[in-house]
Amino acid sequence: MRTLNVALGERSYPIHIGPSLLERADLILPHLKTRRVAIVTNDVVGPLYLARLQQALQSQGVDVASVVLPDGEANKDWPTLNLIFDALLGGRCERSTTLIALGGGVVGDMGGFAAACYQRGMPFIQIPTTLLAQVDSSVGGKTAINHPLGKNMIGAFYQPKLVLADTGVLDTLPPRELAAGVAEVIKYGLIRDLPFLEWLEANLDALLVRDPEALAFAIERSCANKAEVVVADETEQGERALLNLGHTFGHAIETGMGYGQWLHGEAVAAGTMMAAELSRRLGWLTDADVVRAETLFLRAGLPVHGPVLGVERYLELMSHDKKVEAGRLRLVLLRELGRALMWGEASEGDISAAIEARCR
Ligand SMILES: NC(=O)c1ccc[n+]([C@@H]2O[C@H](COP(=O)([O-])OP(=O)(O)OC[C@H]3O[C@@H](n4cnc5c(N)ncnc54)[C@H](O)[C@@H]3O)[C@@H](O)[C@H]2O)c1
Ligand SMILES: O=C(O)C(=O)C[C@@H](O)[C@H](O)[C@H](O)COP(=O)(O)O
Ligand SMILES: [Zn+2]
Repeated sequence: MRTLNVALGERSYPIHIGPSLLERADLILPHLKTRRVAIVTNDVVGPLYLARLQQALQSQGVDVASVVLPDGEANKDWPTLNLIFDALLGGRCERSTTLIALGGGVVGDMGGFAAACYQRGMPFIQIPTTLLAQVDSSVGGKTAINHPLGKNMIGAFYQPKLVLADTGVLDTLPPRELAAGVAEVIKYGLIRDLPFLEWLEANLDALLVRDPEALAFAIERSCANKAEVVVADETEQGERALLNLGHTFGHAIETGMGYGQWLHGEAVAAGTMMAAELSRRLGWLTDADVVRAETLFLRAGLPVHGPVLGVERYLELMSHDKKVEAGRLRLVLLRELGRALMWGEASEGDISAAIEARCR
């Protein structure tokens, strides 16, 4: 097992990464306030893993309630969030009960948001079951639901008490979902970790066939990168926004296509290529740099072009981005491979041209 620490003072928490952690109630117990938990999962992950976690906890005398949500990004919304509150209230959960989110990023984001709101805040634990959730969404405390006008528009910063990433559960993850997680892994290399990007170029095939060592290394390195950024800028006043590479374009794709049509990681891959193309137009990336990024995404089976929504529609959707300040679009771009920056000076013409060049 590998362990990292997210050092946020009294809100610090460990991230444990390794096989067979679902059964490790001993890792969970020290983080419970009382011996009561409410597990939030969905109708895909629940049948696979809920019983294992439930039994491990019950065998240690923990009282376990659970709620099984309908699967999918299209359900990351108010009505589904309310199902969590209904279950918490119906089950007489207390403020001291710990909510455990068992699932991918959708369950983690919604479970975390419910925990932030329920009785104004109950403790919560992330047990991420997708690669994307293990490398990104379970760490850092961004929680949210979507709105028809934009991704993650209603939410809160709310840190978990513990992240338990059982790498064994990735065995059942569909290949398309694994690839979506790889998009966020590549992101860390592009924004701040060139040696990791080089490692990915050498080891991507091992990662895609789920070699346990490659997976554990990629998860640990991704979480280490994310934890460093979160510790430096927990509520995204500055540096944390760099974790948004490709997301302004990507969120426009997800919202514009209808939530769930494009996976988040797929939209991030195509969006990152739009950001790379704009960076090339600004003279920061070379043609060869763009090809390097594109090659990695293509090898992972990820899209490197967005859908044809029309440039005007992209710009309209992007105008809702959370990084917009005083009406000005600010984008995360690449000054070079391994170094991202926030840029608010790109002209609409250049942004439009980059989108156009990367739509198909
Ligand atoms: N909070 C953050 O910092 C952050 C970061 C990145 C992404 N996100 C959010 O995360 C979401 C995407 O997360 P995701 O890619 O995990 O999608 P997801 O949660 O929809 O999971 C993908 C699919 O895999 C299924 N699944 C999960 N674990 C499985 C397993 N072990 N075996 C088989 N199937 C399994 C799910 O039920 C779902 O059908 C988006 O809503 C995105 O906005 C949040
Ligand atoms: O943790 C962050 O900060 C990120 O930006 C991680 C992203 O991968 C993630 O998709 C996040 O939810 C996007 O944030 P948002 O603030 O643009 O919704
Ligand atoms: Zn993301």
